[in-house]
Amino acid sequence: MTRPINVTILGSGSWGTTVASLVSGNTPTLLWSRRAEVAEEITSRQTNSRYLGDHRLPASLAATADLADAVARADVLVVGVPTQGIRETLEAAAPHVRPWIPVLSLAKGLEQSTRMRPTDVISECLPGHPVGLLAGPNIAGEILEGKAAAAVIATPDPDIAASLQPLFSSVRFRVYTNTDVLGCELGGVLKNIVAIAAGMADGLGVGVNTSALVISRGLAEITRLGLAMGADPATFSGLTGLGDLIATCMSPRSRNRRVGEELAKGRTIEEAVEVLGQVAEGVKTARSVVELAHEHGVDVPICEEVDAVCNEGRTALQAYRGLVRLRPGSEHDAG
Ligand SMILES: NC(=O)C1=CN([C@@H]2O[C@H](COP(=O)(O)OP(=O)(O)OC[C@H]3O[C@@H](n4cnc5c(N)ncnc54)[C@H](O)[C@@H]3O)[C@@H](O)[C@H]2O)C=CC1
Ligand SMILES: O=C(CO)COP(=O)(O)O
Repeated sequence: MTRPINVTILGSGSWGTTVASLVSGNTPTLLWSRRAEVAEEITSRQTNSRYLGDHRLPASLAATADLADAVARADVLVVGVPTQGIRETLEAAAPHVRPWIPVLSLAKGLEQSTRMRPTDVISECLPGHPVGLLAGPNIAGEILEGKAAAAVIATPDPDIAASLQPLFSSVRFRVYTNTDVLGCELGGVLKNIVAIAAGMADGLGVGVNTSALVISRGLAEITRLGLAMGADPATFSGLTGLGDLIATCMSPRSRNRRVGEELAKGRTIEEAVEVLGQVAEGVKTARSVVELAHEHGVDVPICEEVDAVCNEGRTALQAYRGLVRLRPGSEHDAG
């Protein structure tokens, strides 16, 4: 008999814990938390009250604060810490990771200091490992409640994605595969910035037509930058592109959208992030995306307005007026 595959998930926030819950229904799963009291609460009381309220986690899910032990047991490693914490976490973990196990990212941001995507940071910290990601329209709270959803595992080697598929799948969580890691990752990164814009717009009381404008022109920006960087255009109409963009722009639970709503109430970006108390990757990623877009000669007016709000003190109303003033050209061109 072959032994089961051990999966370790790093990061016990809302998404890391949710993915760990899903995987624990299929195979032995260990969740690493940097806080010992969180690991203790998950193991002994089956709750993660800071991030998931009183939701009952599966009794089969074990947690630990011992990073070296957590990664040493892993046949598959899942990185669920926010983007800005990936390098620090993996540098500490690297000496204990077993050779050539696959590593999947859950993160949807760019590293601020390098503008690197999470999968590239992982490859730099863990050279030689097959690296991919799990992404899609996956608001953690809905998945915990058992509402149906779908995601994509993207790895360059389709056989690796196919071998990981059953570990993450359940009756209500359908997992597809894709080999376009760049496109799948960029979709998840960029939709967070558009969701801040969508939250600002809705917070200012715009109509559904305006929200649809933000989403569809946001998708045009994501697709333009993705194509310039070498992604497959078909990816952006799929789950990790349009799918995740719709979910994040529309869900009242989206942290990025909520940041936008708070900004529209007149809060500063610091206040909006403080009120949220959880990570909203778009806030720290907007500047990097704008810089990347300029480097590739790509026009990203929505991302530019969000960057100005996050980093230059522009208000939600000023950003809205800035976008309304844009002079439209052909729908398939810039702007
Ligand atoms: N929550 C969601 O619905 C989804 C989130 N994601 C992505 O998953 C990633 C993680 O997000 P969440 O779990 O939602 O965040 P969260 O804000 O709920 O939790 C973040 C967790 O990471 C830990 N952490 C923060 N900095 C750290 C560091 N430097 N080293 C180690 N641990 C650190 C925190 O203690 C906390 O446990 C993000 O990139 C997010 O965009 C992706 C899909 C869905
Ligand atoms: O990535 C997500 C949904 O797919 C979660 O979005 P937020 O980080 O905005 O909550």
